[in-house]
Amino acid sequence: MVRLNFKVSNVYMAENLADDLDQLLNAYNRDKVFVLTDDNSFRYCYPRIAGVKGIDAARTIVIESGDDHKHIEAVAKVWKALSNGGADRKSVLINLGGGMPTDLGGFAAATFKRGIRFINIPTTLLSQVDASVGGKTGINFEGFKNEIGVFQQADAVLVDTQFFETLDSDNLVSGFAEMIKHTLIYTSQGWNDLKSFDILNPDFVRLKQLVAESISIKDFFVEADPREQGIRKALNFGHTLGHAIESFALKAGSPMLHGHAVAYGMIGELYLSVTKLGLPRAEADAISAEITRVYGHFPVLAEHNDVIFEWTRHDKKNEDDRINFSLLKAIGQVEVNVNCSKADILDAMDYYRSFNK
Ligand SMILES: NC(=O)c1ccc[n+]([C@@H]2O[C@H](COP(=O)([O-])OP(=O)(O)OC[C@H]3O[C@@H](n4cnc5c(N)ncnc54)[C@H](O)[C@@H]3O)[C@@H](O)[C@H]2O)c1
Ligand SMILES: O=C(O)C(=O)C[C@@H](O)[C@H](O)[C@H](O)COP(=O)(O)O
Ligand SMILES: [Zn+2]
Repeated sequence: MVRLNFKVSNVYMAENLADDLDQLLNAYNRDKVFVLTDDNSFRYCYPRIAGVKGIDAARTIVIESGDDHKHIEAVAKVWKALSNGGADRKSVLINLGGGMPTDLGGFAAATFKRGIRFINIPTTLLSQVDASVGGKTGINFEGFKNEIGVFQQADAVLVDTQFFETLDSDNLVSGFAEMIKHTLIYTSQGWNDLKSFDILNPDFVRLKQLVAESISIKDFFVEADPREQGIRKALNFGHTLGHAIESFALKAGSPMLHGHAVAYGMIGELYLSVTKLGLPRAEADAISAEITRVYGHFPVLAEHNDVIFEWTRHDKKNEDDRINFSLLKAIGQVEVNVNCSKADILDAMDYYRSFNK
């Protein structure tokens, strides 16, 4: 395995998953190893690590898949399994799956006996480039995304793009949205490269390189500000409206993948970048058209404006009842804590709707 040269996140690109995991676990002063999966990662991904010394089927914890199961009851199931299995401070939890199990498992590990170590083995594109790295752990609560959680870095993150062999196209496309976000906040050249990559018909060799580059961008912001006091908020570009649309869709009974919600949120926030920070309108239009080509359009009617606005009022970046966005001054130049009024936000939703073609 190859260790990426980061200070805060301990990320390895796998060369032979089972051998690499064996090597990682051997280096630990540890006792029991527990593995958390969801239904799908148990079926498709667990067999690839089942034979590793120290991995024992009896200590595998399987939760239901999907973001609607990223809740406190599932955390309680993990805590119970750790407790019944005799986990102690020398135990290690391996979170094997997408961002749902890595967020939830990280939170369960960080809180069990005030914290045991955990290793993330991310199995979706989204979790490899984003969710498994950087230490944000947590669960949804009362419909609000990641409302409960703690910052706790994984002890190690082991990335293997071979997991994409069983991942469906929708989930690849979802993860690609966070890669788009990373390039837009960091580098105009990166955006030029990424927009010519066809995620609907991917070249997996090239994708592996892009994954490593995208993780590096995430790490750049995490390292600068691990607990999101300032510049890390850049990683939330697209998320104020994105999380509002995601929560709205879930409540309306049409749950959507997180990356799709972020893609739609980026369209609205590109518009706010134009009106608040002077991003050229032609650039916002071109990026929004490209996003719409890949992600289609999820309808949010004008009559739902107030509901969307209400969700944005719960965003974690808000302060003193002001709604703060992370927006673009230019492609590759991000500004955080940009305050937007209700009228600004409703205009952004009108712009979002104008892409419903
Ligand atoms: N902590 C962070 O910094 C951060 C960053 C971005 C997103 N997130 C969170 O991550 C979650 C989204 O992550 P996600 O998109 O990975 O979703 P996910 O974990 O729900 O996985 C998506 C689907 O793919 C399945 N799956 C996973 N790996 C597979 C594989 N290799 N083959 C076949 N199926 C597989 C899962 O079972 C699930 O059905 C959201 O909860 C989001 O809020 C967190
Ligand atoms: O790592 C970060 O910081 C991010 O904001 C990454 C986001 O892609 C991710 O969706 C994160 O979970 C959002 O966090 P939240 O604090 O807005 O809940
Ligand atoms: Zn996200």
